[in-house]
Amino acid sequence: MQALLNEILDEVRPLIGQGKVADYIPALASIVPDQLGIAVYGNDGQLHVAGDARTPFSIQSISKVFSLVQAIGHSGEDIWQRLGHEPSGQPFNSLVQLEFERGRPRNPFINAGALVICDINQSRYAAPALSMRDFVRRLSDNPEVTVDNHVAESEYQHRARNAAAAYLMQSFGNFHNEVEAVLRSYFSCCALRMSCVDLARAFGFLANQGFCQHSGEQVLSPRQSKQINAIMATSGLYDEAGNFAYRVGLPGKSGVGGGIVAVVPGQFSVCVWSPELNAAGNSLAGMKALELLSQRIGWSVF
Ligand SMILES: NC(=O)CC[C@H](N)C(=O)O
Repeated sequence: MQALLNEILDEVRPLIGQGKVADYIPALASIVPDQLGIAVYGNDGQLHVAGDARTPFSIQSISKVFSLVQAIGHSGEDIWQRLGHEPSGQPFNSLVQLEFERGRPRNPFINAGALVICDINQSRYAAPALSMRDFVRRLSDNPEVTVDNHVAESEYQHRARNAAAAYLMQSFGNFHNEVEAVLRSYFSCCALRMSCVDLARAFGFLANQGFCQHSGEQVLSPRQSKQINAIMATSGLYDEAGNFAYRVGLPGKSGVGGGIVAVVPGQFSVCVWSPELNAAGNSLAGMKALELLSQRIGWSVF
């Protein structure tokens, strides 16, 4: 595995320079673009890393999985009264479908859906941002995971689109808490800083029937963890979910910080990071690295 990871990073490194780092959040625009890392965390507890696997980065939309896991954990199937689990075929921040579908987001991994999930969590926790931080610290086995307040503030200053989605949902009666407070919670989840190692560990339970082996916690039931993997497989990469299924064939979740996490159920979780994105907002080199990994191990959920 170690040799394979080194080989994959060498193969994808030439792609750096062909993508573009996210700059619609100004605090993300200054990232050094030529960073590249990968970490694989096996169900046997073994960790394999290559490149910049221990450098923390902004997890952005990868946090939507953690928010969903929290919400399913305390509210179970009830959450589906507020949103769907169908792919959207739309960019992550699209508003068009939301108006047509009367304020009910297609799935929890587009921004509108994640905002509804944060609204559900806001009703549940006294300090939602802190509960999230502590949750991911446990899942990643790293008590040093923190929120980058500079990024969170920058997102809040440039919140127009996310605010528009939230207020639109409020107008349809699908938002229960004060919009600005939920936006703050949402941005603080997105602004968590974690490394490939942290994220591979934190997603381990999804490869392991809902059981997190380092914390000894049954985070979700086996059935619920299968359901999260299904939503990642159909909606984890926005309007590129089909392409990701075709090329990689694994449940995955990306973020505009350049991270992508993928799950090989029963075997391992993997996180790859390279900040330059393609037109759909997914890591360019990261996609390629996961494609090579699934090809070389000869395994996909399909
Ligand atoms: N796709 C992403 O990673 C988007 C997350 C980002 N925080 C936003 O709301 O726009």
